[in-house]
Amino acid sequence: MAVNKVNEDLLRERARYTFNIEELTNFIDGGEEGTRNRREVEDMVIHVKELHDEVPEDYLSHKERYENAVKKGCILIDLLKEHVLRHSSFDAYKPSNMYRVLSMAKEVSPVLLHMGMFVPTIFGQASAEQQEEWLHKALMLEIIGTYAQTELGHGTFLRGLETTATYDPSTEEFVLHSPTLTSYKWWPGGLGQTANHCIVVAQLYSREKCYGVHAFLVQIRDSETHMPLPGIKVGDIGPKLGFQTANNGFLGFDHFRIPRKNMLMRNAQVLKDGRYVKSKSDKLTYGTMMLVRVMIVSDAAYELSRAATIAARYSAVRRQSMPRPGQPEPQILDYVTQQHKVFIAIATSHALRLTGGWLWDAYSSLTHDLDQGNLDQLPELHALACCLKAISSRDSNSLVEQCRMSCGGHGYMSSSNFPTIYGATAATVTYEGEYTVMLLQTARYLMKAWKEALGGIVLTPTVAYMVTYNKAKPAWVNTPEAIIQGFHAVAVGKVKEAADGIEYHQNSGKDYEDAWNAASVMLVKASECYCRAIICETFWKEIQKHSRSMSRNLAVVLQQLSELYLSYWVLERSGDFFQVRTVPLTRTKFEFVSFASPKCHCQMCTGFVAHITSVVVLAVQVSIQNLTLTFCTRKRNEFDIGSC
Ligand SMILES: CC/C=C\C/C=C\C/C=C\C/C=C\C/C=C\CCCC(=O)SCCNC(=O)CCNC(=O)[C@H](O)C(C)(C)COP(=O)(O)OP(=O)(O)OC[C@H]1O[C@@H](n2cnc3c(N)ncnc32)[C@H](O)[C@@H]1OP(=O)(O)O
Ligand SMILES: Cc1cc2nc3c(=O)[nH]c(=O)nc-3n(C[C@H](O)[C@H](O)[C@H](O)COP(=O)(O)OP(=O)(O)OC[C@H]3O[C@@H](n4cnc5c(N)ncnc54)[C@H](O)[C@@H]3O)c2cc1C
Repeated sequence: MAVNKVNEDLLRERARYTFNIEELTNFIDGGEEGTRNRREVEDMVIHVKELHDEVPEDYLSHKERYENAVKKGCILIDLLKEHVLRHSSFDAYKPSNMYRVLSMAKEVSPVLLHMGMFVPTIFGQASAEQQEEWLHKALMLEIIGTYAQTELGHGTFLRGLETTATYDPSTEEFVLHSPTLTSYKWWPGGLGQTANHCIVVAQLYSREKCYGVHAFLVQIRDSETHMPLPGIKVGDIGPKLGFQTANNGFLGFDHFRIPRKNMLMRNAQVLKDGRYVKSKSDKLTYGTMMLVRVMIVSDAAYELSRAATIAARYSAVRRQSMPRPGQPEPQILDYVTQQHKVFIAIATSHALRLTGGWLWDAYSSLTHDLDQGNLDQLPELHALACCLKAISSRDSNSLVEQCRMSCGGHGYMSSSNFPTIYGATAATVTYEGEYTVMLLQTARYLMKAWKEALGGIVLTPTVAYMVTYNKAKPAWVNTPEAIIQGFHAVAVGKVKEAADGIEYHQNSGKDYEDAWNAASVMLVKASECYCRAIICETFWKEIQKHSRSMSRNLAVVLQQLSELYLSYWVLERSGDFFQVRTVPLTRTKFEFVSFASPKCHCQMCTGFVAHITSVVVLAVQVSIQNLTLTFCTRKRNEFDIGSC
């Protein structure tokens, strides 16, 4: 029987890495314990034969694919539970842990929403008594839930949701009702056939007054027969671009009654007599969305690292064309155009992973503050979660597609796994807050920050440079720190441009809403630039911080990887950089001028092209089959790729 022989090119490339593979493995896993955890789970998974498909899933019927996904989901959840119970330190909700386990099956799990939103909502929005009643059942999958917020008619505009929950004091119940077709819940994962409970987000009415959207825990299917309960209409919404086994469904209520105690009451409450007790902040109802947005940054990085691995490995083994007659066909990785496609994907997977970890730490700190009743950091974290979720998911999805294209026809095969990864990452650009809407949310925060900056008010950390910027004259040398300052200058410039745009439209007679809409393209751009500055700065600082405790060989490669990222994005946004003055920003006189003058002294402009072509690049490969983490380093002129 033919033994799978590893490709010679791959073996040769793998023999050339220049640093300790295990050291980088630990760095990526967040430490030696993270690597041990991951390998232990992978070891468990790789030996479960039921997780390996006999028939490609694309050849299965929708029903067979769903049943296959349920089977795998149950196996993986059991493995996760067993591992969590054995390792109390394994935080299933630390970015990528839970998702990474569930995504070891190729199909999106029909219980992803249970783990990813239903359980976290109980954690975050149920009272202590309610957690006592429901949390263990949910963690042990004795109840299977989803998060039913979006409706046929509204996904973004939460205040426009139509499902009602009207309190009846005579029976101490809420009556859930779908008054219109557009009020039907539409999209929740697992709702089609899997979930028997869900978190329902509905407009709360008591004593004929509406108190806005609140969350309720609702049983929708019989625990024994799994049939929909009376007054419940539920089913599958049908085929989609991807996520075919996420089991997205619809849900309608016909005057469906639930006990008062099923309103999640950690923040706001309705008393037995119908009196409403207000939450410290209405925004706390939105808590689960913030958590998922924070997780998406790390999960987008993880999905991108998978795509980059496939593309890097393929680029090492694929030989094509003959630039020199009579010579062997070169590996396509030797083409600089191929490097330009693949290496930024590798760099971005690291940038987003480190930024996702930084955001997770900020979120964890906020959660602690919220428990102490301190909401001060909530607005900034909301703004950060919005723009980082938007940009990370969009970058990840775009670069997954770029990786696919870099593999030619074979990238178009289902067996390449690119279609599955593309489908998963494409969804993240829309769900949990649509791309544009999220950037506009951040813009809302930036406009307030700009007004405070003009008033000299000290701002929160990620926008502090708006006030201090004009003291720190840009160095304008070709260094990473100067590039980061340049991104700050661009962000401030775009924020000011958008604020001036709103003011211009107001002065021309528009009210604020119309002026906001007229300037909204500039507002989105300002958020993008603010977010890009955060990713660049965080990536660079995280590498500097960790480099001090790692071997020099690894530190060098990671530092150059972060420099590649900075250089790439300056070149991508060179127009914005050309506009930025080399003199200190003055709030009243900030203006964009062109660097059209031939004698531009900015060393950045001339330095970049040289820089980006002389970079050593790191390709990271996580291969579950081999249970190893191997890496590739490549020097431009050596055209050698380390283990990959
Ligand atoms: C590649 C990886 C693949 C998979 C892994 C993915 C994830 C990780 C793992 C598990 C996750 C689980 C499952 C994944 C699969 C599918 C999940 C999908 C689930 C969903 O999509 S659930 C539905 C999500 N829906 C939304 O996100 C709705 C978006 N809309 C909104 O958030 C709001 O409507 C709005 C913010 C856009 C606008 O709100 P509004 O118009 O009502 O109000 P304002 O704009 O006036 O804002 C009011 C005020 O409140 C502040 N605010 C708003 N939102 C928040 C918040 N979340 N937190 C804090 N503060 C908030 C806002 O800033 C305003 O404040 P201000 O002071 O008045 O300015
Ligand atoms: C794969 C997948 C899984 C999902 N899972 C769930 C789930 O489990 N639970 C759940 O509740 N939901 C889920 N959703 C729904 C998802 O949260 C919504 O689709 C998302 O919030 C976007 O809302 P929408 O579809 O109504 O789009 P819309 O908000 O209608 O957006 C359509 C267009 O209008 C634009 N737009 C909207 N509002 C504004 C504005 N104020 N300013 C400028 N432009 C605007 C948007 O930018 C976009 O271009 C899922 C969606 C997908 C795709």
